[in-house]
Amino acid sequence: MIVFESVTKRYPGGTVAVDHLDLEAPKGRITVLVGPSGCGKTTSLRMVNRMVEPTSGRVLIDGADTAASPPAALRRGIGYVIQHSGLLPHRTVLDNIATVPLLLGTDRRRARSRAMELLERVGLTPALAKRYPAQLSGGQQQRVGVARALAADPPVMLMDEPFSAVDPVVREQLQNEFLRLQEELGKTIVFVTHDIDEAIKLGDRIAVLRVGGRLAQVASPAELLARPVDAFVAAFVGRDRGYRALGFAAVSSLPFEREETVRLGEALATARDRLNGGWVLVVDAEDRPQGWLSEDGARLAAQETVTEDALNLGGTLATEDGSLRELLDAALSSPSGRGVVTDGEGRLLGSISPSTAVRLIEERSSAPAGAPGTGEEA
Ligand SMILES: Nc1ncnc2c1ncn2[C@@H]1O[C@H](COP(=O)(O)OP(=O)(O)OP(=O)(O)O)[C@@H](O)[C@H]1O
Repeated sequence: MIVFESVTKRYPGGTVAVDHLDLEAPKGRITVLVGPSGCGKTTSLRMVNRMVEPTSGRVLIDGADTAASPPAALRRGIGYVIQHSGLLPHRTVLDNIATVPLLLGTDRRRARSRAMELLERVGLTPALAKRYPAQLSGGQQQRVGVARALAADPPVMLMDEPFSAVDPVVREQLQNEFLRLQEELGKTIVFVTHDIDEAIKLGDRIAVLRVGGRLAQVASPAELLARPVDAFVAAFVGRDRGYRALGFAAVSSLPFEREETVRLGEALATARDRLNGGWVLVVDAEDRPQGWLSEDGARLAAQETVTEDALNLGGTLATEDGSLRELLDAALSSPSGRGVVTDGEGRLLGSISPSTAVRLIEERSSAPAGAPGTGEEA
């Protein structure tokens, strides 16, 4: 666990970047620091590995005052990932990843074979190992940055806007892979972002800071959305927080309805017979939904069987143990007006209408406070 104990940083010139910060970042979890530009996020992060020294107060890691460890020794146990990956331009990807183990005296062969493992672990092909950073895309560079920070297997990771410099699609991929990796690795992570959506998606705990480096609120994502402490946090968390909060409300015992289907490859005549409200759901041989076929699609199709190119791919899928947000989104985005619900393996369970989704939401909001899915989870 990382503990900030009344930590203040006043830069020469008098700017108070961080003001009496008290905060705990629990072991094995992701703690996100979020807030507007200049609220002291980066400064707080850098006080953990002593790139910035506190003016007063203490930062403790597992009970030990960081001020008592020489910075070099301290940083051996702390991975650091920054926005523009910070890779060394004249070293290959593999050597970049192996930098810290080599500095720590690991022999070259072992360091490189471990670097190869990490390369794959962060979702990159081994073929990239011999390239130089400039020969990679922004998203690939960020993955290499993460692999490099993991190379010495540090228990603590500090991440400063690591996914901000890439486009939204790549950012989402990186976030998903990061969450998957963290599930395996269980590092103690402090993650800085100015993006509240990213904070909500990644954080186990979120600390919202205000300009002047004062802590406004620390809470789980669900708690932050449900109960912002003041107008500043409410405004920062955003106007559609009610909708976002649905993302934390799990659905139990979904009242989905049976949905008539047709398989890819079956006769179009069969598809036409099964149209319901002008649409029929098309599944593959394992009953996994592939898309919707419309009345027009069935009439105008070039072939006599149901093929993929005739399908409308609109509509997100909800899973039976997913959230109310997922369910509502599936219902609202479906071209047929019926949201598709699948099991964990992606097989069809049935469909649900927007009005049923709304009824479930209403039932939830009238449930007594403290009911499952409404408050801070374990
Ligand atoms: N080396 C420095 N010398 C003087 N002032 C600094 C220094 N570094 C940061 N500051 C000031 O401290 C305050 C907090 O900066 P910090 O970089 O920690 O904020 P931040 O929340 O990470 O901002 P951003 O989201 O814009 O990166 C700002 O007012 C900044 O101008």
